[in-house]
Amino acid sequence: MESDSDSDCSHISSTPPRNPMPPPPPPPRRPTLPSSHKPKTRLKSSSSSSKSQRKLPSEPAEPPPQPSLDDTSLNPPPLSTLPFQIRCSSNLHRPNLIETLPAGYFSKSTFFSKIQRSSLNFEPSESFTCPPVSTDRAPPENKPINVIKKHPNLIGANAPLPPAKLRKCSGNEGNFVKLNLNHGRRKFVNGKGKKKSSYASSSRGLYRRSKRKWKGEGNVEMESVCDEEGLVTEIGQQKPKKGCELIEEAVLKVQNEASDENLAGLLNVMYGYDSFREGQLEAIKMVLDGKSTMLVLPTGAGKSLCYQMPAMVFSGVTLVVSPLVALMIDQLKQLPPVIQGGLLCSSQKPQEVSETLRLLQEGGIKVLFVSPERFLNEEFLSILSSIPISLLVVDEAHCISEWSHNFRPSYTRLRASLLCTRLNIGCILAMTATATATTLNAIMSALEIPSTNLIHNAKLRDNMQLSVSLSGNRTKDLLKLIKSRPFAELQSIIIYCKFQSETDILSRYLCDNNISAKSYHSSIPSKDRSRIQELFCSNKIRVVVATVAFGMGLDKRDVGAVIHYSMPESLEEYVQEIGRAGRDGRLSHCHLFFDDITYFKLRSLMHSDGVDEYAVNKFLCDIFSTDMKHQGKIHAMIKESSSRKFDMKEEVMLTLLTQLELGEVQYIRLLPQLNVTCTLNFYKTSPMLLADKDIVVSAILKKSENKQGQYVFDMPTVANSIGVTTTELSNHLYNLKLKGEITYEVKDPAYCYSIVEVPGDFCSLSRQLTKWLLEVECFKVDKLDAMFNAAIFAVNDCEKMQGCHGTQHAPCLQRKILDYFKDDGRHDIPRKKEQSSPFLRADIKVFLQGNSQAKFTPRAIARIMHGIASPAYPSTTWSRTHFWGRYTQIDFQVVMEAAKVELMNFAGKDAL
Ligand SMILES: Nc1ncnc2c1ncn2[C@@H]1O[C@H](COP(=O)(O)OP(=O)(O)OP(=O)(O)O)[C@@H](O)[C@H]1O
Repeated sequence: MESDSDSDCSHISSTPPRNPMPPPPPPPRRPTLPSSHKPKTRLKSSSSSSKSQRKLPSEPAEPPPQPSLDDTSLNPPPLSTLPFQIRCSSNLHRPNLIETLPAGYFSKSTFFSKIQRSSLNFEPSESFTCPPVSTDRAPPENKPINVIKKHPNLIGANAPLPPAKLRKCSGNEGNFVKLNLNHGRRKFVNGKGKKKSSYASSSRGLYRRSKRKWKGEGNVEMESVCDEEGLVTEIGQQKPKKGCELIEEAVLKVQNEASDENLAGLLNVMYGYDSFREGQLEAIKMVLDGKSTMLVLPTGAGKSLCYQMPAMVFSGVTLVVSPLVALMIDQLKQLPPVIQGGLLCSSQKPQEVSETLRLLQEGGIKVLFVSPERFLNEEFLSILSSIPISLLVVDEAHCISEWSHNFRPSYTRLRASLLCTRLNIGCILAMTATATATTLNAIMSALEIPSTNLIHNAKLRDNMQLSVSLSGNRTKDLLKLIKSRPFAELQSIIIYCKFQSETDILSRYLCDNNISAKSYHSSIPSKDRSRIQELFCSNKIRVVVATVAFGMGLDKRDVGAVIHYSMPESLEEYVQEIGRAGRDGRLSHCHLFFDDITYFKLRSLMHSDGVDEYAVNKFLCDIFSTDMKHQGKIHAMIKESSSRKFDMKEEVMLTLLTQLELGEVQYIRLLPQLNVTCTLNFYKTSPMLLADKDIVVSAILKKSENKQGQYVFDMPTVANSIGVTTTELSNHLYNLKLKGEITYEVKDPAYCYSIVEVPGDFCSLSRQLTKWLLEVECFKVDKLDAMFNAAIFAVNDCEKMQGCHGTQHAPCLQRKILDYFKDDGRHDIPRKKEQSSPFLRADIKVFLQGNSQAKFTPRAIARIMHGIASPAYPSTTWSRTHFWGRYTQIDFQVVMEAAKVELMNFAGKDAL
């Protein structure tokens, strides 16, 4: 079996045998906001605000590798080489850090007008125009855009006219209105859509004035014009008002009273939208009232706005935790220009990090995006604890739960206990698009969100036509599908595959058939990936053939179709991926191909994270092998070699380490990940002289090996010898490098930790951990089965009573999805796998005889029989055996049992 599937970061977690069925959320607790953080808002009961506290979710998926040290990222472009800088300019005014602002504060301090996102020099990728809703998606030249149909959950249904000040005026001048808040660095485009230049001429002639209507005070329709100075002239009034002044006023009104009317006013001046979408107003009001909130809205429903608006109103900082650097960059780019954003991630240089932290402390950042791994960093935590944080947003909150399809061990760090006590955060907004009831419970329990504070709209958009077919030849069927109506007429299509190799083969095949296509997966260099995404967004490529790595944060509104060439691993992933179609509200088409062979392959892969008790035991012995006097010191576990040694994926090791830290007993404290082996050269000053003045250099000389003039040392060893943290050591080395004293290189990424307590009983701890890991493994298999069952039901059992016809199964699939989110598909009958095979044991026996030189465990043999590579048994070596993947149709546990028996027989024979 191919082993190049892109990780979806969904690996086993270890949050303890904590609670396989997490407890219900605690009783409602009104979070206490420190008075200095809480906005003075009075909530006015609204007639329109929905009080519904529904109960189900739907959500997004996500990708890839971990190139950076403390952030799992989709190999984002190195920040220093990004086409824009993701920090605010340093000459920003200190934003409103105090609760009560003097009247006219904004005007006096010209906070808004002085906002210079000059260093945020990028072209907004987002289009600010929302086309009207149409049920058809014909080529634009053929069809006028008509509003034909509206539905409650229609993304873009309430598509507004672009607002005067903040939105695109039209066509080519698109960006200027947005950028004219970013005084100083405008990028303008000429008539052909090409950039004219930065700081292009300020000649008025270049910019068309945009006209729009909006409701002014007293609901009087007013007309405005905006020009390149960002002025909004209210016709009939004497003095023109700047857009930022309008926003100031709107913010002050909301601070004074968070009524529906005032919030709608702010929405209008900030975004140009006429109305809130379902769930938005309710969420914003809850947050403004200081209530921690769980928000479940479909993909593309506008969740970001639910923290952006409060961020404008709150006096303190809004912290947004996001799982991927690529996603953070995207969200930062999409912040309205009046909000100063910042980002902290591990691919930044130390000076970029300290500059961002400095700005944060000075109040120059209003919304800060961080990765969950940041919370490992003591320096960061202590800085955070000294600044007022009004709101913590947990984006993709399902990553907290090991029962979700996309668990991230580092998200388990985001627990109310840490956030409230250590960082004094009173209000949390958790957001996701897909979460089952179990996952929701886990999130709300971890973040202590009362069950009454759940806003839940799991309904799928009904502008998506869902079709499904069982395919005997997916490649042929795919081409046929793409060449037939309606797909033949669609401009933008995403095709999802499971394996990287599939995306390459398929995109070439489509190109050979005159369909412009590119493949996209996490092994493609990040620069090329960005380019492909750009080309797709600008309609220069019609089809992207991608793994799960494509799409998170993609806000291309006019994707006409999403085709699943490979079945997704869960209904969550399916919902997430089809959610990328039709974000403009127009009819879109989502087709799912499925077949038994792919299903069996995927089912095998669900076991690739599994571990045995003995391996967990070995792992624990290694962690705590250091003697007690090393408690409190920094220890490192090099990822690659340890992964091979324990035959455990790196993510699984991290899961176990996180569990050892955050489980019932804290055995270790995780520290930021690090490249631990350093090779250093001295340049300016001689090493001995430098060592006299520099304690770090002196320690390096003592603890390093001299290899042909180069000093090679272990970072934790040096840090321990002088009692500094590895971050401090890294920063010191970086400074010496800047001064021209040294050059150095680091390698061997490692997990770092210090020991808090050595477990008394290794055996029972490893038993407990293994049992829990096994439960998570089974849960993943169940998720895949639920996906397959839904597809099978549509094709075989749907009675086509409620609108299903031909391959079109939107009604029945929607029902299946909603049921699944309600109860995790527990009523689904698991797919029966063939029980055993008469040849299985005989084949295992032959395999063992043929590989008598190697050591195996039952799991290792079962993996080979299922064609699953593992760190100690890579596919490069083991896929050569003709037993590789031969038994994918036999249940994994059955193969493991057979392997156990044969291994015992084999060992017995050896012993004789
Ligand atoms: N009230 C509104 N009226 C019209 N458009 C809106 C409204 N709220 C948000 N939008 C637009 O909807 C689009 C999607 O918003 P956003 O990216 O916040 O969605 P999301 O829920 O975070 O999606 P995902 O789950 O895929 O990340 C954006 O282009 C945004 O400007």
